[in-house]
Order: sequence, then structure tokens, then C-alpha cells
Amino acid sequence: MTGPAEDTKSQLTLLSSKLLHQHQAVEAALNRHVFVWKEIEEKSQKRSSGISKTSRSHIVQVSEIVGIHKVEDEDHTKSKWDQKKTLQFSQLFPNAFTVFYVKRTKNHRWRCNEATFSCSSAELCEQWIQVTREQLSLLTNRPKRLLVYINPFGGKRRGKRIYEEKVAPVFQQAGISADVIVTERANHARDHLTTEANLQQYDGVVCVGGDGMFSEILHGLVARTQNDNKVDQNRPDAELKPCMLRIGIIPAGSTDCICFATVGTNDPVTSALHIIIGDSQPMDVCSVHHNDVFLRYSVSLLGYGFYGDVLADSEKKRWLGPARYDLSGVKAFLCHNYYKGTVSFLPAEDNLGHPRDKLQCRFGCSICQHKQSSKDKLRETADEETAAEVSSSSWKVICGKFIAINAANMSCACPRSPKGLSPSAHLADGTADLILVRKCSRLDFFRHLLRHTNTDDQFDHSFVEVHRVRKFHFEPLDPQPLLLENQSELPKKPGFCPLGSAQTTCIPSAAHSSWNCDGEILHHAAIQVSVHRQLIRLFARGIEEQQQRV
Ligand SMILES: CCCCCCCCCCCCC/C=C/[C@@H](O)[C@H](COP(=O)(O)O)NC(=O)CCCCCCCCCCCCCCC
Ligand SMILES: Nc1ncnc2c1ncn2[C@@H]1O[C@H](COP(=O)(O)OP(=O)(O)O)[C@@H](O)[C@H]1O
Ligand SMILES: [Ca+2]
Repeated sequence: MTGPAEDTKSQLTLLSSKLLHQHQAVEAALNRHVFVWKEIEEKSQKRSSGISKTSRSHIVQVSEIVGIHKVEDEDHTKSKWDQKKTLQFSQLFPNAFTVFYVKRTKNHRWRCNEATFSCSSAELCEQWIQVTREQLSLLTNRPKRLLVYINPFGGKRRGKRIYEEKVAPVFQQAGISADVIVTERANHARDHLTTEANLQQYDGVVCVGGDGMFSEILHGLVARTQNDNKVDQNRPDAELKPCMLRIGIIPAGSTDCICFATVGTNDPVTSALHIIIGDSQPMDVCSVHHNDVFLRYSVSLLGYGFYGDVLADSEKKRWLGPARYDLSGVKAFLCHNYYKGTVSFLPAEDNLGHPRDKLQCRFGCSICQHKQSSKDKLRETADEETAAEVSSSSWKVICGKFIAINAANMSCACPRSPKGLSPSAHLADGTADLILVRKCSRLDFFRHLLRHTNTDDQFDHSFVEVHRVRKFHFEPLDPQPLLLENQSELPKKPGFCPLGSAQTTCIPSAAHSSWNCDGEILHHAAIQVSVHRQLIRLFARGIEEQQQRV
């Protein structure tokens, strides 16, 4: 908190002078928080026109300045054409500097804007650059050195190009140095982070790829942190140590749900700018165990049934790129499998809201800032038997036939479904939204799916229920494959689903489905899941409520 004296200090003008901007005289000023410039009206102009126009002023937050540079003859980050223009400019106005800053555009996209100012002397130009850089150096949340992993095969295989053409130039403008590793195999990044990387020299880790690549970084960093702190990941009740390094995501994958749900868009330049200004978004992580053996962590979707089947089928179609999910989605929809099982869960406290309360997690979300009380903690650490004594609202058990069981630890918003699987799920509240879709007709399931793409409530169906939970377990019931509808019409080849007929049936490839854990297949159907509140931090800020324009 800043007191009144501190407030006055922060508003003190550090530098103020008349400069030239786009052939127009401006009064520019810098204090600890903002850089402002205002067009100066020529007196003679005012008199002759007889109208006093309000002069335009521009305000840039210091926290959103990317960098400041002297206009030099040579700038290798620019194209040949831009270099030529810069050369001409610097000959006309020798003492000029350019400020690079964040500009908000449509749909949560950010761009790096620039404004050039020429000064009356070389000394003044140097002074502007030096004082502004001093202010930027006071912003200690900004990373200086990053470790970057690029998956060259993610999404449309554009990761390397996206990094080199869109991200590296802005990192350079911001004075960030990056050590880049292009991965050579799956789990290369995870293994390097877990055992090899010298993490002390970095202020953050960046992944260029999709949700699968993010998952590698997550597993590497969390495992490394637990190993360093002697925490046993195999214990489902272990209190995991939070990771110190923040993670940045440059989206270059197929779904990009983690980036989309934490930034509001899947745009590489926007992500790079959130990294540069040092944003920080805490995030919950689910740990998944099978019989006291650690399986994986998840931050977005843990899906059994429909999304598990989509993923298992899509793995065979990787060559199709992002379209594999649509094809496998249609196939799983037509197969229309359901699975028997028992779900038990520990509901979250009422003060953490409800999946249907329409309170979406946004920048500065108050639900995510809510501190857990000691009573809540006690209730959470108690097991199923003793929990009943601690609180009346303890573990609940539901048996049934499910088309899908989805645990959304965050909204899971992505370009396919801009509001996500659970539009009101929170990024950092210590809970996940558990969505149970019971056996229903194909038409009803289609209606439910369709509502993920429009504004209708996907939970407003008799066969769907949703709970906000801190932990849950799943136990599959039936060891035999479940066959739907006309058994007589079964195709001979297992796993083959004839397309185009609503009456056709499909043999599930197994009695059980598999779990889709952030895009990775889990081979155990019986799992125990706990949400670990704010275990990691991203270079993001959550989705901004209103578009502010500079
Ligand atoms: C009728 C249209 C229905 C559209 C329903 C869309 C719901 C989409 C929800 C997506 C949640 C995504 C959660 C994130 C998962 C990712 O971690 C994970 C890995 O991502 P990566 O490859 O980038 O590493 N991605 C996925 O598992 C992909 C899930 C995508 C599922 C797409 C399903 C499409 C269903 C189409 C059914 C169409 C029925 C049409 C009948 C004629
Ligand atoms: N060099 C590599 N070769 C093959 N697979 C890789 C490589 N680097 C990462 N992977 C793996 O590729 C998978 C998909 O990566 P991801 O970046 O999420 O793309 P997509 O969104 O298209 O699935 C992940 O499981 C990751 O572990
Ligand atoms: Ca959550």
C-alpha cells in the first residue's frame, strides 16, 4: 500500500520537455507511472481559425512500456524497407528516440505500438532514454532471462517460425535474453527441466506449442520443485510446494485452451507482451493418482468417456493437425458410447460460488483471491470416513451410466468453444467443476454439445449435473463392453463406426474409456484427483473485463 507521501512522490514529474512527434510539437512528460504527450496548439493557428480545438493527449502506463531506443541508422530486427525509412528519418531528425508500448486491440489482442519523438539536442535525447530505462528497471516483476522450449511439430508445425518471426523481435526490443531449445523428441523439455536445466539463471520458462507442450513444462517444473523440497509426489495427500518460476505460453498448438483461457486469445504477440511486462496469474493444478501411485498433473480438462475417446482416436490422426479433433469428435459422437462407474467427490465450500452462478473468472477475480480458512483446510485433509465428522457437507457418491465425466479446472475456453466447458470455472480458486453427462439420446447429447458454441446454458439439461469440487475419485464398474441400441446390427470389426446412420451401433474399444488429461491419455480408469490451489504461475493476467484503449 502506498501512503499519501508515496503517492505524491510517484506523481512527481521526472522529465518534461517539448519534443517533435509526427511533425507536430508536443509537450511530453514522464512520472513513475505514466508517460504522457500532448499536442501543443500554435497560438497563431488558434487565432486564425477562431476555434480552440482541444489538443489530443496520449497516456502510456510505464508498466506497459516494452522498451525505448534511440533511432539508429541500423536496426537488424526491421525489414529492409523499414531500415531505409529509419535511415532517412534519422538523417532528418538526428536526435530521436522511439518508445515501444502495449496497445490493446480487438478480442483481447495486444500489439506492440511505437511512437517516435525528436529532441532539440543529443543530450536531451539521451536523458529521455536513460530516465525511462531507469523507471523500467524498477519494475522487478519483469523477466530478464528466459528459457524457451519450442515444439517444432505442434499444431500446424509452425512453432519455430512463430517464435523467430513474431516473438524473438519483441523480446529483443524489451532487452530480454532467451536460451532457446528446439525439442527433438516428446518429453525432451520435461526431462531437461526435471534433471538438467540450471534454473537459477532464469526468470521464467516459455513453451512454444500447444497444451501438450505446456503439460511437459508443467510436469518438469513441478517435479523439479518437489524433488528439490523432498516432497513425495506419490502421496495423494502431499502438500505440494509451489513453483517459483513463471511459465509463458506462446500458442502454436491444436487447441491452445490454457493460453486462451488465461489471456483471452491465442495470439503469439499478445502472449509475448504479457511475458515482457511480467504479468503473473496463479493457477490451480490437479494431481491424478491411481492406488497411491502418481500418474499426472492436469490444469485444464480431465475428461473420461467422450473426450477420452476423442483423444484416443485422434492420436492415430496426428498427421491431420488440429482437424484431427473434429474428425474424431464426429466419430465419437456417432459411436455414442456410455460407461458405468462411481464418482465420489468433496464439494467446495459455498463461498466459492457455483458452476452455474455466471460469475466468470476475470482479471483481479475476487473468488480466486479468497483465502481458505483453517476449518476448510481441515475438511479438505480429512479422508472420506472422518470427513463426515468435520462437516455436514462432506463426500458425495454418485453411481450411473455416463457419456462423459469432465473435470474442468478452468473454463477450458478455446477457439472451438469461446466460453469453454465450464464458463464460470476459476483459474486459481482451488476447485474444479465436475460435469457429469449421463446416458441420453444422441439428439440430446448433440444439443448439449452445441450449447458449448453459443450462449445457451450447457448445464440446463436433465441429464447433466455439475458440482464445484476440491477432490474427486472415479471407479469404473462394468468389466464388460456396453453395447448400445440394435445389437443385431453390430459391425464385425471392433472399433469401426459406420458413419451416416443414426441407428448404427459401435463396439467400444474397451469396457472402459480412458481419461483425457490435458490432451494426454491416461491408461488407468480408476483415479483419485485433488486440486492444488495456485501451485504454478503463468505470465498472464486472466481475461480483462473491458477493452481499455490507449
Ligand atoms: C456441435 C459442435 C460441438 C462443439 C463442441 C466443442 C467443445 C469443445 C470443448 C473443448 C475443451 C478443450 C479442453 C482442452 C483440451 C486440450 O488440453 C487437449 C489437448 O490440446 P492440444 O492438442 O493443443 O495439446 N485438446 C483436446 O482434447 C481436444 C478436444 C477437442 C474436442 C473437440 C470435439 C468436437 C466435437 C464435435 C462433435 C460434432 C458432432 C456433430 C454431429 C454431426
Ligand atoms: N520434438 C518433438 N517430437 C515429437 N513430439 C514432440 C516433440 N516435442 C514435443 N512433442 C510432443 O508433442 C505433443 C503435442 O504437442 P503440442 O505442442 O501440444 O501440439 P498439439 O497442440 O498439436 O497437440 C506433446 O505430447 C509433446 O510432448
Ligand atoms: Ca480452478
